[in-house]
Amino acid sequence: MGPVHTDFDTKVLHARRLLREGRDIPPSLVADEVQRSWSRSLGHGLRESDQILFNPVSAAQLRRLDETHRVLLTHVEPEMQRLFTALGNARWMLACLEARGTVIKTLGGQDQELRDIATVLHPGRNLSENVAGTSAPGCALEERRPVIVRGSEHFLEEIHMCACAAVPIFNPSGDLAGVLNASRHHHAPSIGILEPLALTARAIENRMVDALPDALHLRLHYSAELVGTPMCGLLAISRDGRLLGANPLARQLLELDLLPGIEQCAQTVFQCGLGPLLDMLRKHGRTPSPLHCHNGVRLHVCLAGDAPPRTFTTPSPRPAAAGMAAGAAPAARASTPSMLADPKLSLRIHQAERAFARGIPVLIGGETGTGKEVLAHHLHDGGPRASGPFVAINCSAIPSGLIESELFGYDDGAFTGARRGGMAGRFEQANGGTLFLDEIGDMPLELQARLLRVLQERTLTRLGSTRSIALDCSVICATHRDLARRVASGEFREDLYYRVNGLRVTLPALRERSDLDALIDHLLAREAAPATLTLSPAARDCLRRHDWPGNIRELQQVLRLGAALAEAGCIDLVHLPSELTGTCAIPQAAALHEPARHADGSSTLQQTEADAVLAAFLHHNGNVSATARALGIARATLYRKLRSYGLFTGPTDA
Ligand SMILES: Nc1ncnc2c1ncn2[C@@H]1O[C@H](COP(=O)(O)OP(=O)(O)OP(=O)(O)O)[C@@H](O)[C@H]1O
Repeated sequence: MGPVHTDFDTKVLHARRLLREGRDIPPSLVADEVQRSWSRSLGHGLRESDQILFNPVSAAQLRRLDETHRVLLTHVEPEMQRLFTALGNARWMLACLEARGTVIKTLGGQDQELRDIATVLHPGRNLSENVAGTSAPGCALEERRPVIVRGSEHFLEEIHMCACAAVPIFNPSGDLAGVLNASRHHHAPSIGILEPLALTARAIENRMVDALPDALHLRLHYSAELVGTPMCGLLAISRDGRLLGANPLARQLLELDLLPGIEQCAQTVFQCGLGPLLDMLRKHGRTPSPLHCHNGVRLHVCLAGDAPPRTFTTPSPRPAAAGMAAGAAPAARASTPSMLADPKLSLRIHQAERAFARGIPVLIGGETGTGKEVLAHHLHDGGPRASGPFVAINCSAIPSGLIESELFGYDDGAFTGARRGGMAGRFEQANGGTLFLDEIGDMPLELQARLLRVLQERTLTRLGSTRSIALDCSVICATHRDLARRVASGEFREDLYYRVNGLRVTLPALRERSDLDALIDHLLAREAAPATLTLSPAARDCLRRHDWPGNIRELQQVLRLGAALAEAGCIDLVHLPSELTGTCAIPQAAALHEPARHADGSSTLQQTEADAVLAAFLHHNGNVSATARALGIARATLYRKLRSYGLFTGPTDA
């Protein structure tokens, strides 16, 4: 690094001194995100003098990286190339890193002036914070937002010559797909790259959504003029009205994170329901039309491509008009194989299907994340009103003062702050389909009487209105509470309890299910699609042993993480969260090495070493640098050992 002569360098070096002395760093010295990243780097056991620029990556490792990230690269390469060309001779080196921090694509590394930068951004090198400390790509992956890191802001002295800007890339499910990074020498004038970099990341995200097959592609924005520009929201909807993917702007505009799960129904997102949405799209095609969304916001929406084919779910015919009534034969049932592999559960679900088809109310019980909403949707899909909307409302997630208007709707001027023109409540939105009342046990007592009346009379009156509206919808309720006990304690009306509890299905906790393996495979295939992924025997064993307090939702998150971190198409123990491996890796690792023990049970030297290495590795939460330091061996040696124990399949990062 050259001599320190700028105000910036003086401030950063002062801040580093304070960091070394364990003192507070005033925010005027370095940006908050850099300070947080420094703290994380220290937490990973890194030292400023650590070196990462050795240990070249083999051609085989590079090939494997290319294969594993082929799909992402198809979207990244053309946009990176476009940016590179646009930057002309501005001398930036561009790199794309996958979600775990490994460089998978670079451009500009042949430039003689950027030779040392190219060594840092070498394909195959891991620049995640736990390996390389503070760097723009590592920090952007952690913070999930654009970051600039210059000169001595980098934690490792070895990379102080770089000035880097990085922007995260999100996949259509809203998860991190990777990060796009631009680097040059720290002494070069100003950075001015963030905006083109962000635009390129957006273009990559948009490509990923547009590439989702067999989907209806929508464009949306507050402003009709911006619909169809690169600045608008993109949404892909499946034939049965589920959201297949969205770009970050659509997620933000539609506040998708407020909705439960990632498989929200299009009719939960748009107040009108899927049928009217398809009607509108067929009528207006690529001309933006206003639509109200679940959060009350009005967006302009249009088609990105051709009109939705007739094979997409058709507009909801009202059962009466379609000559269908409650009790008619169920429609073709959507297959949910993962739900039916447990024989006891499967029997109960078949009973629920038959009861629901005959208009008997089904009450679903079970801990959070056991799939109550998935089962409700499954019943709807096979029920008499399958062609109508499925509308879900979580009674515990809405402030008690708002539940009444949410459920029953209101008329123009019903109360201060009411939307002009009034609003249809969830009951009305579900007319012709199914209303799913989640966490019914949390419904305030005073509203229970009103709900009971609506269920019995099958009519409702909006708040502030005298007009009664006929209702024809199925209702499914769910709760994680013991409703009978709530009845006994006077917190739940007995008459309502009998009205909603025609047949009760209690979904077992994941730790009690006999079909855990089938469920793992099902979810893994879903997470990996369109690629395929396997689980190493050690990782599968670890998943079997875990207690799963969060049930299927937790399992799904763990597999999603595993899928993001997996190397060479296989999720191994090191790709699972330390909360899981911490409880099961040692017995599993010991099992892996069982043959190395003597017949009398005493350990061989090799086994003792393996146990010590694994114990240190787990103690340091899987942090390779810290483990290697604690053991007094090189990181490359540690990787070699971990690989020989079957605990690491990826390329060496350092
Ligand atoms: N049988 C299943 N097959 C595949 N995925 C499932 C299944 N059941 C649940 N899931 C997944 O698990 C997550 C939680 O499911 P769901 O929202 O239905 O649970 P829940 O019991 O309603 O949770 P909560 O009580 O917190 O509302 C969802 O992301 C869903 O996709």
